[in-house]
Amino acid sequence: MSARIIDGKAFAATVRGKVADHVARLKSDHGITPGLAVVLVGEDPASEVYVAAKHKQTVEVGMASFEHKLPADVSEADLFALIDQLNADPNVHGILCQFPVPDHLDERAVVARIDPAKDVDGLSVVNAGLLASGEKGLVSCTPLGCLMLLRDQIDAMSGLDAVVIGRSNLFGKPMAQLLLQENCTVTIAHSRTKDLAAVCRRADILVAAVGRAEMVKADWVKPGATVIDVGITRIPHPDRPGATKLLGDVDFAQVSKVAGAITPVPGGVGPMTIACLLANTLTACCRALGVTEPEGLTA
Ligand SMILES: Nc1nc(=O)c2c([nH]1)NC[C@@H]1CN(c3ccc(C(=O)N[C@@H](CCC(=O)O)C(=O)O)cc3)C=[N+]21
Repeated sequence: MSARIIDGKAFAATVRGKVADHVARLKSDHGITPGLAVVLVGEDPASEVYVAAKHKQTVEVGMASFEHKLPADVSEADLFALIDQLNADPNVHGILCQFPVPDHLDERAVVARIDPAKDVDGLSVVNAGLLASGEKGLVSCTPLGCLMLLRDQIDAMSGLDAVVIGRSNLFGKPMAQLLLQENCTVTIAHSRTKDLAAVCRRADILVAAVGRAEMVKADWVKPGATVIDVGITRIPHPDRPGATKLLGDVDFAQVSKVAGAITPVPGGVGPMTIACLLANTLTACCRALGVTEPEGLTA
């Protein structure tokens, strides 16, 4: 048997379409254009590519995109001054500082400086706490994207066993909270978990976010399970010199023979991350205006 391939690229396009419809309505009914500010510190080539993709898609859905590139040696004070200015700017509804930032800057302090109402990455202590308490906040984009894919794939998540491999604040913890909210029985596994393969084999929903290429093998997966691969490891292309190739945390060739459904890499979770960033910016804008927020784009 072979698994259904979950087309995250196509799903992300439908999410962006919904966002674009609501953006058009905000413009016509309220004269407001939602705005996203992206701050990039330094010149990491991978980050430049992501930030360019974010800019392009922000403009495509009709939002305003504000890019701020700062030198790698920018002081914390100067970075904070920019964030303060964006916090105060009524045309900016979402703020994202691309990670990683150079070592002399503290990511947690950067996130803490962003107004929680504009924290479209959902990384602030306030938004993490709101999610953990089951209250309305902004949810980290990648877990939100995975939730949307899972809701689309699975009619009834209630009561299913879900295993999340990875416990980061950016992904593993919020993903676990979202699955719990869907009434799954949730296990957060990580590098110290005993007999990881056996733990994973219990999962009806297996979400891999460890950052180790192709670690999840076929005998870790319950036949018929839904497998979500959050890993992105870039390696030199085996056949094409100079080119690169992306690998997930799941050994796709093996696992796709056992799973019921699986996300590919690329074309799975990755495109959903940016779509959800746009969805979060729209949500933040609607809340700032006090107008009804769109359905199906939030947790
Ligand atoms: N503050 C912050 N928030 C983030 O959300 C954030 C960040 N920093 N730093 C870097 C990571 C990485 N990330 C991705 C976004 C899109 C794809 C994506 O679209 N991937 C495509 C194509 C990838 C390609 O071909 O290069 C795919 O998987 O199909 C992947 C990864 C967001 N991140």
